Amino acid sequence: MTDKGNLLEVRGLTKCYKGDVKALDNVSIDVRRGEFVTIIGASGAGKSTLLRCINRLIEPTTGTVAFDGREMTTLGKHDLRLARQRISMIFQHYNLVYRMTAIENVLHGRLGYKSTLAGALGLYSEDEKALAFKVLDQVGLSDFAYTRTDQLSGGQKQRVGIARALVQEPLLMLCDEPIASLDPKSSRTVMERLRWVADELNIACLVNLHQVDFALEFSDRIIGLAKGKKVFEGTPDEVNEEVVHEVYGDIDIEGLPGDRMVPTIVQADVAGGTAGASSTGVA
Ligand SMILES: Nc1ncnc2c1ncn2[C@@H]1O[C@H](COP(=O)(O)OP(=O)(O)OP(=O)(O)O)[C@@H](O)[C@H]1O
Repeated sequence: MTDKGNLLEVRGLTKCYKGDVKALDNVSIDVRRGEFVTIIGASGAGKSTLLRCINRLIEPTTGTVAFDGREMTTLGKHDLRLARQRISMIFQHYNLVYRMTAIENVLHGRLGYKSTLAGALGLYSEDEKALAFKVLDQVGLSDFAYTRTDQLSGGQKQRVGIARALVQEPLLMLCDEPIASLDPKSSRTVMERLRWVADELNIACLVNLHQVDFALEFSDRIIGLAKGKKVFEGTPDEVNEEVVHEVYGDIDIEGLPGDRMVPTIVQADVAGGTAGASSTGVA
């Protein structure tokens, strides 16, 4: 464990993309074990870049990322693969293999533990299969184990995504806009599951969100990014209109897609439209 009981310690993280875009500028954050932390910020603030620099899907330009006592930025290929076993990820558009069933998609979460050959042949142990059924049950989808995922609603697809993340037995789940493509009812179901993951399984969740009202309701702590810089860090109680304006800058919040305003700042679908949303509203 790192200092202060932190699971994750990010220090001075900076990411410059080609073309001189400074997507992250000297960002430092901590996440404790089992903590639920959301990152809010306008489109382009650097939220996705921050998440992806933590597991090095994107290589940071400078800065350090200590995860579970290990420095991520200097790990070689083999050790990075081991470290990534304990960091799972869920995505706005689910990243499922739609011609496969829910349980097959969940088992894909074990691929990071397997040799390339065992993975390619789909060789999973009985323990792994039992775990896959258990986590599918934990997200309320045991009745859909053998359903092709293209037959599921948006909320159900995202819950398969959560189950696939859980089967990794992670310490940290990185959630990149997990509800941006969902209707409000499905969004709530997904957020409740994620909060349950943090509370009951002691898995830390670091969640990028556009929906500030959900961030206020579900988070232990909120981090605000604006133009790549951390401009706020505090509890939901500490978020006021001044903070929101600092995070969202000069953006006319009333004019944002979703058209909802502080303090019920819901910016549903700012980033992603409603592709994949459940038309029935059933999660
Ligand atoms: N591969 C890339 N090459 C160049 N610039 C990039 C690249 N990826 C992101 N950017 C830029 O970096 C900045 C931060 O992008 P990022 O996607 O991290 O923001 P975000 O807060 O997640 O936005 P959104 O909410 O719209 O997903 C933006 O200016 C974006 O245009």
